[in-house]
Amino acid sequence: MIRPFKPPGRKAYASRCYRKGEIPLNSKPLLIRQARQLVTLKGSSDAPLRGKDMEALQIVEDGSVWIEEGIIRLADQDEAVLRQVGDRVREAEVIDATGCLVTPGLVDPHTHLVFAGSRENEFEMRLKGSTYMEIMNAGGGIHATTSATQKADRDQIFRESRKRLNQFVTHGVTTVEAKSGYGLTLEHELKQLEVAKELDRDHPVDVISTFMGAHAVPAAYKDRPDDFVDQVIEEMIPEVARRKIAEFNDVFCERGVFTPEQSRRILEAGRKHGLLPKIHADEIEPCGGAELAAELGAVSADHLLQASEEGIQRMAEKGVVAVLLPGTAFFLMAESADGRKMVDAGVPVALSTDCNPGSSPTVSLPLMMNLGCLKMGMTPAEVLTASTINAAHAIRRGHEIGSVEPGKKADLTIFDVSNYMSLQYRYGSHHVNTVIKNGQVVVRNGEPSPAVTSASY
Ligand SMILES: N=CN[C@@H](CCC(=O)O)C(=O)O
Ligand SMILES: [Zn+2]
Repeated sequence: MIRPFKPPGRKAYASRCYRKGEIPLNSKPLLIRQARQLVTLKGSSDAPLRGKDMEALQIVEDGSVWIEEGIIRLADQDEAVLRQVGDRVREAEVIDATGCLVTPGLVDPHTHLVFAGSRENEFEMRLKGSTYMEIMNAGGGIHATTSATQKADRDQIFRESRKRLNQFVTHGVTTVEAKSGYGLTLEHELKQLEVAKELDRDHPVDVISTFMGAHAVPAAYKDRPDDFVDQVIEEMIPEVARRKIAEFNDVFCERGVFTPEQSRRILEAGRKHGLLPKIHADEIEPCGGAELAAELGAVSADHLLQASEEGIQRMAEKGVVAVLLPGTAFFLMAESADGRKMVDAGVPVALSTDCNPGSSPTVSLPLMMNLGCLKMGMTPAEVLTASTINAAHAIRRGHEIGSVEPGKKADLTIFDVSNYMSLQYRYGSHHVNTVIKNGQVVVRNGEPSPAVTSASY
């Protein structure tokens, strides 16, 4: 039975033991003990790591973490933690991490989480020779998902998207960014963003919202795209900002979609309204997207398969995070972005799934790390940095997540491997054993807990 969508704030948590951000009154401290390797990445909260520093994982052997009220209080060698905790150890729930790898909870800084439907038919078309852009220009691609998402009610979109969020957390992900962009009208863009907000409230995983009204030019505006750009600027951005329903503003800057000039207008308009710029840049063809990101001081430029040398250099100078999406290149059967070159050039690099129904229908950030090594020449240490602290900086959350340090949110992932290199070496397998979000165990023995599986609806 489909239950009606309830707007935020009402009864939504009746079936949950706690609201997001609230700690149950009887909550015990949590002690994770004796990890073979505890990857802390400490000291990286102020700025993303670059160049050689991307390999500085700050590993503690025989590491333990003491958590109270959802916050990391101590992260050190087991002996040192036990000494400081003293008799209080008896109060704690203890998780034995002997032989395991403990990392910061993984962060996915680029997803199109909220949508309805799927596009496996297009996958088959591409396998038979059609290209991604041909399908889109013929009315499929982003347009097909827009039409499915416009037709779907909030409840359906919520349920489909929540399932994906459950899969994300079982893959070790504790925070995701989520873009709109399958609405393409004010009404339907707001619908997507409201569902994202509701998912954030309802689900243990944090969902950080990005407005992406400029994801495609709707068919009705095919011959007058500037009119649509005006609509995004004059109608959508001010209302999205007024409702405080997104933090970032993104645009698909690509030949046949939005030009660099249109993208600049949209991103500058967003900034005037407090929405921080992000950009889908140089994905299919080089078009100066990386240069534009640097010029605007964007928080991140994403994709970058075709970024120019000059663009990479300028991004390094401005500290724009490159969010690389190796799954998209893999799924579109294209050459990956040159992650190695970007790291060596001093660009702070992050990794993401780009989870979406067309170019990357996956939720596996661990697989993206594998591809980061195998297809982009990054090292196991670099891909871990790229999926934790640098990913956190790509969504302006470096101060609260992405490393294991006292004072940060207790978001951690425990992998059933003994060291960080093994996580990449044993590629394509599921190694997540336990996930802790805000100090609560949300995945145990690889299985999601009731807080994850029991939707409030
Ligand atoms: N390139 C633009 N947007 C998405 C794909 C969206 C879709 O195909 O539905 C991306 O980041 O790959
Ligand atoms: Zn995208």
